[in-house]
Amino acid sequence: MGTATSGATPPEGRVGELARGVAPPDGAAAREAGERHLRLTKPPGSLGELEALGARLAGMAGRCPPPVPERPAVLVAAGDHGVLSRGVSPWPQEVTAEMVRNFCRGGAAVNAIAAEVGARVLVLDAGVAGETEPHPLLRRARVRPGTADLSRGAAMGREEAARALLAGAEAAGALLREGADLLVTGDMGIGNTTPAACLVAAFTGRPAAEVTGRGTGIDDATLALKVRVVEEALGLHRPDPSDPLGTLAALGGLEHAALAGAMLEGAARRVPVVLDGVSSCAAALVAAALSPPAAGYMVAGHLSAEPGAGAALEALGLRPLLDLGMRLGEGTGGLLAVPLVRAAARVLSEMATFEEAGVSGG
Ligand SMILES: Cc1cc2ncn([C@H]3O[C@H](COP(=O)(O)O)[C@@H](O)[C@H]3O)c2cc1C
Ligand SMILES: O=C(O)c1cccnc1
Repeated sequence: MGTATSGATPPEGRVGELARGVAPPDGAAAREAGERHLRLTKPPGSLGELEALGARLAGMAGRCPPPVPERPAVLVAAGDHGVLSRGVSPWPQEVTAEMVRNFCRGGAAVNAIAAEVGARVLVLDAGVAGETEPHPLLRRARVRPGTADLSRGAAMGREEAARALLAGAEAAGALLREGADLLVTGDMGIGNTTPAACLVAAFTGRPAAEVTGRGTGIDDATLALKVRVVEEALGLHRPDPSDPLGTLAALGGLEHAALAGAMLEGAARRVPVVLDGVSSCAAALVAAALSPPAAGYMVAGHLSAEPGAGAALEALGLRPLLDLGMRLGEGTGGLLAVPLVRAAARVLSEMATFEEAGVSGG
């Protein structure tokens, strides 16, 4: 269980071990939660989506009532993207490293929202092009200084994709060892909504135009170019979704790889993983392709305005908890869903049954 760290096994083999370490959620515990919900002092079904979430949490934990997550953590994986040279984002590459510094100093949106929900922040440099400086909030595991341009060749090598994935799993494993009981995934990487769109198109089979969006807020002409770039990349690589690592290497980003690894690690340890925006959702498709039961541990925190996010969540069979028109990433939308996850678990452990409360009619 947990991170596959057997030294002699090559990275791709360790990814396979990690993926095989994910057991499906416990159906009996989930059913028990569904039955318990009927005995709690409320009309049946009146807590709506919270009831389904509570049952899912029981299945993930393998017990009913499920534990209430007390120590959430957000992992913000960062990487840069060669495809930025095609003009798919108006922001310069330097912003990725600059924002990593901002995360470490506590000045970003993710820091403010993490503080609000009481979450620990850990930043992972999975492949930032610029220099990142050592900091207690930063793990430096740069596999390469940004990807190559995915519209002209593979974004990265297969082994690099595996190593970035394992770096994410190791970062998540460290968080869990240090007490985290709920993981939120976040991303930082200028240009990363382009590889995210490529991954979503590759794994869902949807056309580029349906899953490519405005990212940080591009104009119509740039959006048309971005759709063309995604189409070109799909035409060049002809990705095979039954080869998730190959698809990731051809079209993804180092932060997407790392987040997929973090998701597998969380799932292997039966911990809920709350997804954020389009990059998290794209990484979730990779994780679920590597290990279908891993989707059972994912919670869709919110619906990003970026269209690829909704397409990915639909393919994963996940309904987002929030829809606030957010499109930032960093883990912000996922973090906002943490109180809902806690409430879904707490209801199952703290509400009285009709019998206990002496309320009639249950
Ligand atoms: C200052 C700043 C902070 C951010 N925090 C997250 N993103 C988000 O925007 C980027 C993706 O959008 P695109 O593909 O259009 O470049 C990623 O870095 C993502 O995390 C940011 C973007 C900027 C500019
Ligand atoms: O969905 C997201 O998280 C997102 C959307 C646009 C830009 N950056 C991130």
